[in-house]
Amino acid sequence: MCAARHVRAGNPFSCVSDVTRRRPPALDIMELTQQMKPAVPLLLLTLLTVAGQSRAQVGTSLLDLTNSIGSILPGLSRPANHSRIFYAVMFDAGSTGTRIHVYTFIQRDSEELPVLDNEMFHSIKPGLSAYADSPEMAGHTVRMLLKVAKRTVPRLEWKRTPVVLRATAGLRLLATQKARGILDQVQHVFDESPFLVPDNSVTIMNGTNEGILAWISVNFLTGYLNAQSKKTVGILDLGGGSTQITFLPKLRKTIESVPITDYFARFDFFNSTFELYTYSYLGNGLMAARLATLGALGAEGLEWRIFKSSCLPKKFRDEWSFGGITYHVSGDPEGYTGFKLCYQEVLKVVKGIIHQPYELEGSNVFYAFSYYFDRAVDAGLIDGVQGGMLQVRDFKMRAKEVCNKMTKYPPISPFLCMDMAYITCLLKDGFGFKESTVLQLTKKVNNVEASWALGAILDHFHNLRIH
Ligand SMILES: Nc1ccn([C@@H]2O[C@H](COP(=O)(O)OP(=O)(O)O)[C@@H](O)[C@H]2O)c(=O)n1
Repeated sequence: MCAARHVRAGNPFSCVSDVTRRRPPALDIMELTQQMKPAVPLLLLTLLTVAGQSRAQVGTSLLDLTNSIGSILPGLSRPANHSRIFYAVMFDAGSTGTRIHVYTFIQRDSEELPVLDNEMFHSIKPGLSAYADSPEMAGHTVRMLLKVAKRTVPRLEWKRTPVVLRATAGLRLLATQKARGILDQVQHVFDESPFLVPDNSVTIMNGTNEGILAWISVNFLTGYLNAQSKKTVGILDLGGGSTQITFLPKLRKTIESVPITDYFARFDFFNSTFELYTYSYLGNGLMAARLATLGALGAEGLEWRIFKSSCLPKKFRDEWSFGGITYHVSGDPEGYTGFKLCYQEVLKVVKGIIHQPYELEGSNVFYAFSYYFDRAVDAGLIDGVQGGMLQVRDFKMRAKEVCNKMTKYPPISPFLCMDMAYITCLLKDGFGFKESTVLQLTKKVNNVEASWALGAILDHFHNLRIH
């Protein structure tokens, strides 16, 4: 029987009522979360500038963007105060959930610059990859979320409002045919919707773009992409299936010391070209790492098997699902548990896989979000609304505490020891952060989700030519 406590603990994966493989999970309306952002106008296009640009250059860039938006959205609405409002809808089809971001932009009259007025955000679990064998359910998920767009965007604007969906690790990890089936269903739902459906509106995004676009979102929202700022921040994104690291290197040696050129990406951003260190590790997201730690990766056809780990409480035994597959998992009743043993297990998922950039320390500040944030909240390290600063050693200390006192934690979250140990290992032995490195744990910046979605909409309106 599905344990409600797991749902309350924010862990939908440990809660499945039967063992049927690839049974399409029911769409749980209660999982639909809504976050209406207060209309605190955010400087949007005023921030769309880069370090070193003059104000004159900035003006030109902004006009460029305004023109390109105007060409996509002809005849924007014009309220009484002569402001023009326009909307854009971005779907994030992640491995653990599907989210809709409805952005409202304001283009003030003549000289004034457009601003991002607010973001409407909803999410539904599970992710679309759970519907590999019932793609019509993927279409249904998107149809449900589109209702949010219909409620947010005035009817008269629907046909001018672009809808775009980008899928990440969940669909990347699926067989091509299955992923295609899901994308086709989504495309069908878009096509029959009243919104503007641009070319390539439904695609799987590559990992490089995921990292770059998240970097753009966070640096844009924090104001670091404005003309005065000489500084940028790095991003650490821990998804369910993949994890991304992206930052602007300052030392030539960082560029020279990578094994292959895939670790760098260039893009144009309003008259400047940025070259970032970026990499997406498919299979190193938190849920995929759980699978690998349990030895359950590629366990197709082994549904009868019980996957054990010393990272789980000894007496724990349950079913756990990821990507539409349900696994039997348990602690090791005869064996030992504890931080040291668990760390050895998670180290295997990281060792020899994650590249350590030459330059990580120094002036690079990193914003860490998604599961870094969620699990830090679950572990009581930060406040779920405020977020906060943590040292890498804070993850390690809490991992030790959780793993060595498992009887205290299992009712709340049986995977907390494994997750905290993995996050510690990924940061320390993976990327090579020092224990004293301070990370900024963030869910939202200026009330907008810290995610690649905003960067992706900017890319949609103004091709950043990421390569
Ligand atoms: N807008 C978003 C998107 C994802 N997330 C978090 O990101 C984590 C998983 O990301 P994901 O399902 O997109 O995973 P990937 O497909 O990127 O690997 C979960 O902890 C989500 O709650 C978030 O907090 N806000």
